[in-house]
Amino acid sequence: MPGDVMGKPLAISMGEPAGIGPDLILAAYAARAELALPPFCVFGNTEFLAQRARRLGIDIPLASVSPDEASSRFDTTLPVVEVGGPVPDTPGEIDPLAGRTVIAAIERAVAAVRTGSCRGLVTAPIHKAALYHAGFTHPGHTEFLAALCADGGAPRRPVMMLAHEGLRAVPLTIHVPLLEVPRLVTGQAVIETVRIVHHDLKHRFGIAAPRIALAGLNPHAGESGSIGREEIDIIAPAVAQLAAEGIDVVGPLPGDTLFYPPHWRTYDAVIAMYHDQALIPIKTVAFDEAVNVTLGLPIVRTSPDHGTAFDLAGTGRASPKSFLAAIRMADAMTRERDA
Ligand SMILES: NC(=O)C1=CN([C@@H]2O[C@H](COP(=O)(O)OP(=O)(O)OC[C@H]3O[C@@H](n4cnc5c(N)ncnc54)[C@H](O)[C@@H]3O)[C@@H](O)[C@H]2O)C=CC1
Ligand SMILES: NCC(=O)COP(=O)(O)O
Repeated sequence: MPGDVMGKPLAISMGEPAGIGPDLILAAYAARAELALPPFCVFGNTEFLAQRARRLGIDIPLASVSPDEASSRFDTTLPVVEVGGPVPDTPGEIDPLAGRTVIAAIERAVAAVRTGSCRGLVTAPIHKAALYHAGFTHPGHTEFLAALCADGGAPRRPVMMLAHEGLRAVPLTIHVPLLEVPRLVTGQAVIETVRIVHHDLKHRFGIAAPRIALAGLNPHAGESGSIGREEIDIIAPAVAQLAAEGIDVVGPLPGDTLFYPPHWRTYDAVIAMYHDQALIPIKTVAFDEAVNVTLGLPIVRTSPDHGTAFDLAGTGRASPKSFLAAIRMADAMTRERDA
C-alpha cells in the first residue's frame, strides 16, 4: 500500500440498491459537518443515488468524480465514482441487472484503496442471494475481498471481527453450514486466526499486548471430553503452540460463560468457533453500533454489523449508527497504521 494516504478519502461501496446502504450513505453525507466525518467517496451510480435522495427528501448535490478529486469536493458535493450499469430505485425489490454494478463497485473501491487513491474501504451491506443471480461466487464480502487482494493467487485467510468498544468477537469459521464446522475447526485454522488477530490488534488497533481467548466448540468446552473431544485434540494443542510463540492466549473456554460481558471484557478479542457463536452475543449487546471489520487483508475494511434491511429501505427509518461507527473505525484504523 502506498505510503502517505491520510489526505485521501475513504472509499464506500454502494451496496445493495434495494437495501438501506444507499440511505445510510446519504444520511452520513448530510450529517458530515455536524459529525466531523472524514472525506469519503461512494463507488456507485450517481443517478440512482440522486433518485434515492429525492425519495428520502435529502437535498444534497452529487457529482461524478475521480477518487483523486473526492477530498477537495467533499465539503460541498457528495463525490461519486461512477460505476456504470442500470440501477433502479426500487427499495425492497431486487433487480437482477443491478447485481453487476454492486459487484463492480466493490471491485473498483478495492482497487482504489490498493493503489493508494483511497485510504480504506467501508462497505455498505450487500444481499448475498441477490448477487448470486449476478454471478457472485463468494459467501460474503469477507471472502470476496480476500480473493480480490490475492491477485489471482490463493487467497490468504481473511478474519471477520465484530467490534464495539472493548468487545471484539471473531468467528473462526465464517459463512459455512453448521454441519461443516467441526471439519473446519483445525489446528491450522486456530493458529492462523489467532496470529492474524494478534497482529492486527497490535498494528491496526494500537493494542500493545493483546489478550485473546478462544471458546470451545462443544457445550461446556467439551466437559473434559465427555461432550466432544475437539477441545482436547485440536484447540488446546494449538493454544499451547501459540502460547509458546509468546502470544497471550487462553482457552478453550465454555462459549456460554465466556461471552458474559464482564468476563468477555477481560480479553481484547474472543475467538468463537462458528458464525452465530460470535455474532449473536455482540449483536445482542450492540446491534445498533457494532462494526464488522476484516482482519488479515492488506487493506483496511469495515462495514456496519447489520444487513440490507429491505423492510426499511427508502423509508428514512434505518439507524445510521453502525454505519457511522464503521466510517469512524476505518478512519481510526488507517491513522493507526500510518502513525
Ligand atoms: N456486511 C454485509 O454486507 C451484511 C449483509 N447481510 C445480508 O443482509 C441480508 C438481510 O439480512 P438479515 O438477516 O435480514 O439482517 P438485517 O440486518 O438486514 O435485518 C435484521 C433486522 O434488523 C433490522 N435492521 C437492520 N439494520 C437496521 C438499521 N440500520 N436500523 C434499524 N433496524 C435495522 C431490520 O429491519 C430487520 O428487522 C442478507 O442477505 C444478509 O446476508 C447481513 C449482514 C451483513
Ligand atoms: N453476518 C455478517 C455478514 O454476513 C457480513 O459478511 P461480509 O459480507 O462482511 O463478509
